[in-house]
Amino acid sequence: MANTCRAACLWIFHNEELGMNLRGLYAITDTPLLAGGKLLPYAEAALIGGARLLQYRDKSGDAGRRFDEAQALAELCQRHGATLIINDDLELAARLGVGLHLGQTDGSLAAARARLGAEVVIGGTCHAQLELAERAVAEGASYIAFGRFFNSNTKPGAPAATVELLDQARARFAQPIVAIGGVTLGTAPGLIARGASMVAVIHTLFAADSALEVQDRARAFAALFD
Ligand SMILES: Cc1ncc(COP(=O)(O)OP(=O)(O)O)c(N)n1
Ligand SMILES: Cc1nc(C(=O)O)sc1CCOP(=O)(O)O
Ligand SMILES: [Mg+2]
Repeated sequence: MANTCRAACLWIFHNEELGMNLRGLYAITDTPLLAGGKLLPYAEAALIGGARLLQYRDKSGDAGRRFDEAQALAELCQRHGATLIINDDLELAARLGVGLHLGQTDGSLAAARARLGAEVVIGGTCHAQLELAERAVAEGASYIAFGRFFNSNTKPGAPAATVELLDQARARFAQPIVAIGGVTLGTAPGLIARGASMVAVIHTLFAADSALEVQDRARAFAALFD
Protein backbone atom coordinates (compact mmCIF):
# COMPACT_ATOMS: atom_id res chain seq x y z
CA MET A 1 0.00 0.00 0.00
CA ALA A 2 2.80 2.39 0.98
CA ASN A 3 4.56 1.63 -2.27
CA THR A 4 1.38 2.30 -4.24
CA CYS A 5 0.95 5.68 -2.51
CA ARG A 6 4.58 6.55 -3.10
CA ALA A 7 4.29 5.66 -6.80
CA ALA A 8 1.11 7.75 -7.09
CA CYS A 9 2.75 10.78 -5.42
CA LEU A 10 5.82 10.52 -7.63
CA TRP A 11 3.61 10.22 -10.68
CA ILE A 12 1.58 13.32 -9.72
CA PHE A 13 4.75 15.29 -8.98
CA HIS A 14 6.29 14.22 -12.29
CA ASN A 15 3.28 15.29 -14.32
CA GLU A 16 2.80 18.59 -12.50
CA GLU A 17 6.46 19.32 -13.01
CA LEU A 18 6.02 18.70 -16.72
CA GLY A 19 3.04 21.00 -16.80
CA MET A 20 0.81 18.21 -18.11
CA ASN A 21 -2.80 19.05 -17.78
CA LEU A 22 -4.56 15.75 -18.19
CA ARG A 23 -7.97 16.95 -17.13
CA GLY A 24 -10.81 18.37 -19.15
CA LEU A 25 -12.14 18.00 -22.67
CA TYR A 26 -10.26 15.63 -24.98
CA ALA A 27 -11.32 16.36 -28.56
CA ILE A 28 -10.79 13.67 -31.19
CA THR A 29 -10.91 14.38 -34.91
CA ASP A 30 -12.66 12.15 -37.41
CA THR A 31 -11.60 12.44 -41.02
CA PRO A 32 -14.94 11.67 -42.74
CA LEU A 33 -16.81 13.96 -40.34
CA LEU A 34 -14.36 16.82 -40.90
CA ALA A 35 -13.98 16.43 -44.68
CA GLY A 36 -14.29 19.42 -46.98
CA GLY A 37 -11.85 21.74 -45.22
CA LYS A 38 -13.32 21.54 -41.72
CA LEU A 39 -10.41 19.80 -39.98
CA LEU A 40 -8.30 22.82 -39.05
CA PRO A 41 -11.06 25.41 -38.34
CA TYR A 42 -13.12 22.95 -36.32
CA ALA A 43 -10.07 21.68 -34.41
CA GLU A 44 -9.04 25.25 -33.64
CA ALA A 45 -12.58 26.03 -32.49
CA ALA A 46 -12.40 23.10 -30.06
CA LEU A 47 -9.09 24.43 -28.72
CA ILE A 48 -10.44 27.98 -28.36
CA GLY A 49 -13.41 26.49 -26.53
CA GLY A 50 -11.05 24.87 -24.04
CA ALA A 51 -10.09 21.36 -25.22
CA ARG A 52 -6.87 20.40 -23.41
CA LEU A 53 -6.00 17.39 -25.55
CA LEU A 54 -6.59 16.95 -29.27
CA GLN A 55 -6.26 13.57 -30.94
CA TYR A 56 -5.61 13.27 -34.66
CA ARG A 57 -7.57 10.15 -35.63
CA ASP A 58 -7.31 9.33 -39.31
CA LYS A 59 -7.77 5.84 -40.64
CA SER A 60 -6.58 6.54 -44.20
CA GLY A 61 -3.24 5.28 -45.44
CA ASP A 62 -2.36 8.61 -47.02
CA ALA A 63 1.01 9.24 -45.34
CA GLY A 64 1.65 12.60 -46.99
CA ARG A 65 -1.70 14.12 -46.08
CA ARG A 66 -1.51 12.63 -42.60
CA PHE A 67 1.88 14.25 -41.99
CA ASP A 68 0.71 17.65 -43.27
CA GLU A 69 -2.50 17.58 -41.24
CA ALA A 70 -0.81 16.38 -38.07
CA GLN A 71 1.87 19.04 -38.41
CA ALA A 72 -0.78 21.75 -38.82
CA LEU A 73 -2.63 20.43 -35.76
CA ALA A 74 0.63 20.40 -33.78
CA GLU A 75 1.07 24.10 -34.54
CA LEU A 76 -2.51 24.83 -33.49
CA CYS A 77 -2.05 22.93 -30.23
CA GLN A 78 1.16 24.76 -29.48
CA ARG A 79 -0.54 28.11 -30.10
CA HIS A 80 -3.40 27.23 -27.77
CA GLY A 81 -1.36 25.51 -25.06
CA ALA A 82 -2.91 22.10 -25.72
CA THR A 83 -1.40 18.65 -26.26
CA LEU A 84 -1.59 16.84 -29.60
CA ILE A 85 -2.00 13.08 -29.55
CA ILE A 86 -1.61 10.94 -32.68
CA ASN A 87 -3.85 7.89 -32.90
CA ASP A 88 -2.32 4.51 -33.79
CA ASP A 89 0.89 5.78 -35.43
CA LEU A 90 4.10 5.75 -33.37
CA GLU A 91 6.26 6.80 -36.32
CA LEU A 92 4.19 9.91 -36.99
CA ALA A 93 4.18 10.84 -33.30
CA ALA A 94 7.96 10.37 -33.18
CA ARG A 95 8.50 12.52 -36.29
CA LEU A 96 6.51 15.36 -34.78
CA GLY A 97 7.59 14.85 -31.18
CA VAL A 98 4.00 14.72 -29.94
CA GLY A 99 1.78 12.35 -27.94
CA LEU A 100 0.37 8.97 -28.95
CA HIS A 101 -2.72 6.86 -28.28
CA LEU A 102 -2.52 3.10 -28.76
CA GLY A 103 -5.29 0.52 -28.80
CA GLN A 104 -4.89 -3.14 -28.00
CA THR A 105 -3.80 -4.01 -31.54
CA ASP A 106 -1.75 -0.90 -32.29
CA GLY A 107 1.65 -2.02 -31.02
CA SER A 108 3.55 -2.11 -27.76
CA LEU A 109 3.00 0.71 -25.31
CA ALA A 110 6.34 -0.06 -23.64
CA ALA A 111 8.14 0.23 -26.98
CA ALA A 112 6.35 3.51 -27.65
CA ARG A 113 7.41 4.86 -24.24
CA ALA A 114 11.00 3.83 -24.91
CA ARG A 115 10.93 5.52 -28.30
CA LEU A 116 9.12 8.74 -27.37
CA GLY A 117 10.72 9.33 -23.99
CA ALA A 118 9.43 9.94 -20.49
CA GLU A 119 7.85 13.33 -21.07
CA VAL A 120 5.47 12.59 -23.92
CA VAL A 121 1.80 11.85 -23.21
CA ILE A 122 0.92 8.28 -24.20
CA GLY A 123 -2.53 6.83 -23.69
CA GLY A 124 -3.85 3.30 -23.90
CA THR A 125 -7.26 1.83 -24.70
CA CYS A 126 -8.44 -0.44 -21.87
CA HIS A 127 -12.03 -1.12 -23.03
CA ALA A 128 -13.87 -2.27 -19.87
CA GLN A 129 -11.01 -4.27 -18.35
CA LEU A 130 -9.04 -3.20 -15.30
CA GLU A 131 -6.41 -5.82 -16.17
CA LEU A 132 -5.68 -4.00 -19.43
CA ALA A 133 -5.27 -0.81 -17.44
CA GLU A 134 -2.85 -2.55 -15.05
CA ARG A 135 -0.72 -3.54 -18.01
CA ALA A 136 -0.95 -0.11 -19.66
CA VAL A 137 0.21 1.58 -16.45
CA ALA A 138 3.04 -0.91 -16.02
CA GLU A 139 4.16 -0.17 -19.59
CA GLY A 140 4.22 3.56 -18.97
CA ALA A 141 0.83 4.94 -19.98
CA SER A 142 0.19 8.57 -19.02
CA TYR A 143 -3.56 7.95 -19.03
CA ILE A 144 -5.89 4.99 -19.29
CA ALA A 145 -8.99 5.12 -21.50
CA PHE A 146 -12.19 3.16 -20.82
CA GLY A 147 -15.27 2.85 -22.99
CA ARG A 148 -17.52 2.87 -24.76
CA PHE A 149 -19.93 4.09 -22.11
CA PHE A 150 -22.89 4.94 -24.37
CA ASN A 151 -24.05 4.33 -27.92
CA SER A 152 -21.43 5.75 -30.22
CA ASN A 153 -22.14 7.22 -33.65
CA THR A 154 -18.48 6.98 -34.55
CA LYS A 155 -17.73 3.47 -33.33
CA PRO A 156 -20.97 1.61 -32.63
CA GLY A 157 -19.22 -1.76 -32.36
CA ALA A 158 -16.75 -0.82 -29.63
CA PRO A 159 -17.00 -3.05 -26.53
CA ALA A 160 -19.37 -1.64 -23.92
CA ALA A 161 -18.39 -0.40 -20.45
CA THR A 162 -20.52 0.55 -17.47
CA VAL A 163 -20.10 3.60 -15.26
CA GLU A 164 -19.47 1.35 -12.23
CA LEU A 165 -16.15 0.50 -13.85
CA LEU A 166 -15.06 4.09 -13.22
CA ASP A 167 -15.50 3.68 -9.45
CA GLN A 168 -13.23 0.64 -9.50
CA ALA A 169 -10.68 2.27 -11.79
CA ARG A 170 -10.55 5.41 -9.67
CA ALA A 171 -9.93 3.39 -6.53
CA ARG A 172 -7.16 1.39 -8.16
CA PHE A 173 -5.19 3.82 -10.34
CA ALA A 174 -3.58 7.20 -9.80
CA GLN A 175 -3.29 7.81 -13.53
CA PRO A 176 -5.86 10.09 -15.20
CA ILE A 177 -8.87 8.24 -16.57
CA VAL A 178 -10.38 9.02 -19.97
CA ALA A 179 -14.03 8.12 -20.63
CA ILE A 180 -14.98 7.65 -24.28
CA GLY A 181 -17.91 6.52 -26.40
CA GLY A 182 -21.16 8.39 -26.96
CA VAL A 183 -20.26 11.15 -24.53
CA THR A 184 -22.63 14.12 -24.65
CA LEU A 185 -23.17 17.20 -22.53
CA GLY A 186 -25.90 15.20 -20.82
CA THR A 187 -23.84 12.09 -20.05
CA ALA A 188 -20.47 13.71 -19.28
CA PRO A 189 -21.32 14.98 -15.76
CA GLY A 190 -22.06 11.44 -14.54
CA LEU A 191 -18.72 10.21 -15.90
CA ILE A 192 -16.81 13.08 -14.31
CA ALA A 193 -18.58 12.57 -10.99
CA ARG A 194 -17.43 8.93 -11.01
CA GLY A 195 -13.82 9.75 -11.60
CA ALA A 196 -13.21 10.51 -15.28
CA SER A 197 -10.42 13.09 -15.52
CA MET A 198 -11.14 13.64 -19.19
CA VAL A 199 -14.02 12.99 -21.54
CA ALA A 200 -13.07 12.13 -25.11
CA VAL A 201 -15.59 13.27 -27.68
CA ILE A 202 -15.96 13.07 -31.44
CA HIS A 203 -19.55 13.24 -32.71
CA THR A 204 -21.16 15.48 -30.11
CA LEU A 205 -18.37 17.99 -30.55
CA PHE A 206 -17.62 17.93 -34.27
CA ALA A 207 -20.93 17.04 -35.97
CA ALA A 208 -21.73 20.73 -36.14
CA ASP A 209 -22.80 23.21 -38.80
CA SER A 210 -20.11 25.77 -38.02
CA ALA A 211 -16.83 26.29 -36.20
CA LEU A 212 -18.61 28.66 -33.86
CA GLU A 213 -20.96 25.87 -32.85
CA VAL A 214 -17.96 23.61 -32.13
CA GLN A 215 -16.45 26.38 -30.00
CA ASP A 216 -19.68 26.74 -27.99
CA ARG A 217 -19.92 22.99 -27.45
CA ALA A 218 -16.27 22.76 -26.38
CA ARG A 219 -16.78 25.61 -23.95
CA ALA A 220 -19.76 23.82 -22.44
CA PHE A 221 -17.79 20.58 -22.04
CA ALA A 222 -14.81 22.44 -20.57
CA ALA A 223 -17.04 24.19 -18.04
CA LEU A 224 -18.04 20.80 -16.61
CA PHE A 225 -14.52 20.56 -15.18
CA ASP A 226 -14.50 23.96 -13.39
C1 LIG B 1 -8.87 8.47 -25.84
C2 LIG B 1 -9.10 7.30 -26.71
N1 LIG B 1 -9.63 6.19 -26.15
C3 LIG B 1 -9.86 5.11 -26.90
C4 LIG B 1 -9.56 5.12 -28.25
C5 LIG B 1 -9.78 3.90 -29.10
O1 LIG B 1 -8.55 3.36 -29.54
P1 LIG B 1 -8.58 2.01 -30.38
O2 LIG B 1 -9.22 0.95 -29.55
O3 LIG B 1 -7.22 1.74 -30.87
O4 LIG B 1 -9.54 2.33 -31.60
P2 LIG B 1 -9.31 3.40 -32.77
O5 LIG B 1 -9.54 4.76 -32.23
O6 LIG B 1 -7.90 3.28 -33.27
O7 LIG B 1 -10.32 3.04 -33.80
C6 LIG B 1 -9.02 6.30 -28.78
N2 LIG B 1 -8.71 6.41 -30.09
N3 LIG B 1 -8.80 7.36 -28.00
C1 LIG C 1 -12.65 5.95 -31.07
C2 LIG C 1 -13.51 5.34 -30.05
N1 LIG C 1 -13.04 4.39 -29.18
C3 LIG C 1 -13.98 3.94 -28.36
C4 LIG C 1 -13.75 2.92 -27.35
O1 LIG C 1 -14.71 2.54 -26.66
O2 LIG C 1 -12.60 2.52 -27.21
S1 LIG C 1 -15.49 4.67 -28.63
C5 LIG C 1 -14.85 5.62 -29.87
C6 LIG C 1 -15.66 6.61 -30.64
C7 LIG C 1 -15.93 7.88 -29.84
O3 LIG C 1 -16.65 8.74 -30.65
P1 LIG C 1 -18.05 9.36 -30.23
O4 LIG C 1 -17.75 10.44 -29.24
O5 LIG C 1 -18.58 9.91 -31.52
O6 LIG C 1 -18.88 8.26 -29.66
MG1 LIG D 1 -6.26 2.34 -32.50
